[in-house]
Amino acid sequence: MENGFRPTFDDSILDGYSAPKLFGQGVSYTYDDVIFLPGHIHFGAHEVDLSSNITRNIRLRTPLVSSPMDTVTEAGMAVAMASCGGMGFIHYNNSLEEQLHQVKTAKNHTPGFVVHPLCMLPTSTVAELYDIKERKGFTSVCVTDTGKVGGKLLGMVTTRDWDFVADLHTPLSEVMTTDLETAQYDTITAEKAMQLLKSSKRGKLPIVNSNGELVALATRSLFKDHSNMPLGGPASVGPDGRLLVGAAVGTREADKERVAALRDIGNVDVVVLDSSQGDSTFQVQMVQHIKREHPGLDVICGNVVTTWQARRLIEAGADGLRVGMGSGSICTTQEVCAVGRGQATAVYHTARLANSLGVPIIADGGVQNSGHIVKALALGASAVMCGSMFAGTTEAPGDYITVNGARVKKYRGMGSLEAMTKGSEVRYHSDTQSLKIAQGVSGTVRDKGSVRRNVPYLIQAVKQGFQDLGATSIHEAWRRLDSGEQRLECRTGAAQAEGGVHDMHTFDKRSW
Ligand SMILES: NC(=O)C1=CN([C@@H]2O[C@H](COP(=O)(O)OP(=O)(O)OC[C@H]3O[C@@H](n4cnc5c(N)ncnc54)[C@H](O)[C@@H]3O)[C@@H](O)[C@H]2O)C=CC1
Ligand SMILES: O=c1[nH]c(=O)c2[nH+]cn([C@@H]3O[C@H](COP(=O)(O)O)[C@@H](O)[C@H]3O)c2[nH]1
Ligand SMILES: [K+]
Repeated sequence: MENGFRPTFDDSILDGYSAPKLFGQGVSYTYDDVIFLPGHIHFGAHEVDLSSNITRNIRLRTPLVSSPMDTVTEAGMAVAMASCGGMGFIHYNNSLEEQLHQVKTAKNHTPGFVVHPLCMLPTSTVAELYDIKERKGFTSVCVTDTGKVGGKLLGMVTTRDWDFVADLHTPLSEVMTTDLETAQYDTITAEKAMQLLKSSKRGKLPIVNSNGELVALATRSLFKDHSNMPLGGPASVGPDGRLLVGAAVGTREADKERVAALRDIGNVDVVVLDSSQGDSTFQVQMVQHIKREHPGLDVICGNVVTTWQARRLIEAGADGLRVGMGSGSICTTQEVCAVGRGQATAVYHTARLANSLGVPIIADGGVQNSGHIVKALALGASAVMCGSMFAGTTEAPGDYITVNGARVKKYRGMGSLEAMTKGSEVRYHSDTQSLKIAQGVSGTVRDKGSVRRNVPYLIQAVKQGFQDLGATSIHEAWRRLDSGEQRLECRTGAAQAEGGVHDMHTFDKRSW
């Protein structure tokens, strides 16, 4: 060549390593160990398309999903994630009835309305309102004859009804407002509800069915909140026109009944077989059972970190795989059991096999920032599953508490003693296993605000990462990786320190 440039990929003259070379050295790397060398930018970050399939049949605009953990995903989170174009997986550290209720609440949700309207009985007291205000920050409740959504609407209680009531034993029936403006469920839309709230100058609009039973609630403050959120795109919606919702299940006999109920009654869109080590006879038999009994239902298997595990589950019928063992922020599996894999290496190897067989993988656990999401996707993942990233948000289950002056919510591993004691005990304290060993910890994470605000910013940051890589889409990033065009290096500890903030006396690290 005249100019000395050889258009071949020769490791001796090019910067960095190709992915097969970097990941073929017998070293377990995780996201922070690896750095991508930049590519050529020929497009704007806004042109990056991150849409991808998380199973053979389910495609998301936003490749982010929330973990099936009892401090991360119940109906509120599933609705918020789907509203942002991602998806949530309802945990199963609960009874079938409770999980089904969460799935139904999310599936039946009308975007724009309150996910869980707070209801009380007419016999509940003002003292109980003080308790709710303290724990949840709410000052208004709907009063129904059952104390639940679905009961006959009797009245509403807002601050102005009870803030001067001195006797805390006063029942709500004595203070509630009964002269209510309501809307009919079959004719109302979120837009119409907002107009009604504007014109009536009221704060709340209960939505009832023809029997006068409470179905939903629209509030002025929620519409105001949503209009302040960054603009995203369309929500994740299934063929039924409802939000996409996933759920976790186990691999025991009783889980067959759970799957049937979640699918037939809850209309769940996808199930994930939730295990730290998915390469088991239990999981193979379960996925085969589900594919046989519920052929239209996609099944995500896992967790896996090797190609052999992935192969077995794909052959058994998996429509998607969840990848990661011990990488989670609350995980102690690698310490306790000595098995697992660095997450970048696990994603790269499993994705190479699974993608070649048309089965998407979800990189699960260990994500601390948008850069980790870029790395996971560019190394072969079709989506990223996060626990800690979404724990502590407004939509995560549980109440905020103050610890050492910080506003926090609980976050715990599903294999922590605390979570096992609550519900997953049957999985551990089984007939064959009498001593409980924790594979996770429980603790708290800071208040992170709303998922609806964080996800659009996270996605914008990921798009900027893809722009720097020179990849306009996830598939383009994979093509670059496979062809050797994408160069990578392993970072030393000093290089990692250099890549973070250093030499500052004080600084304020706000990402957006
Ligand atoms: N991704 C990760 O690194 C990890 C995740 N976790 C999370 O913790 C939770 C529990 O995970 P695991 O302990 O792996 O749950 P698991 O339900 O897969 O296993 C619990 C125990 O039950 C046994 N078991 C499962 N199906 C059975 C059947 N049909 N008959 C007899 N025994 C059966 C398993 O062999 C194991 O001993 C999950 O939510 C998981 O996601 C826990 C550890 C690591
Ligand atoms: O070793 C573990 N012990 C546990 O108790 C546990 N609970 C959850 N998980 C896994 O961690 C993922 C969430 O990880 P992040 O908080 O890092 O997003 C989740 O999505 C799970 O894969 C556990 N792993
Ligand atoms: K860990």
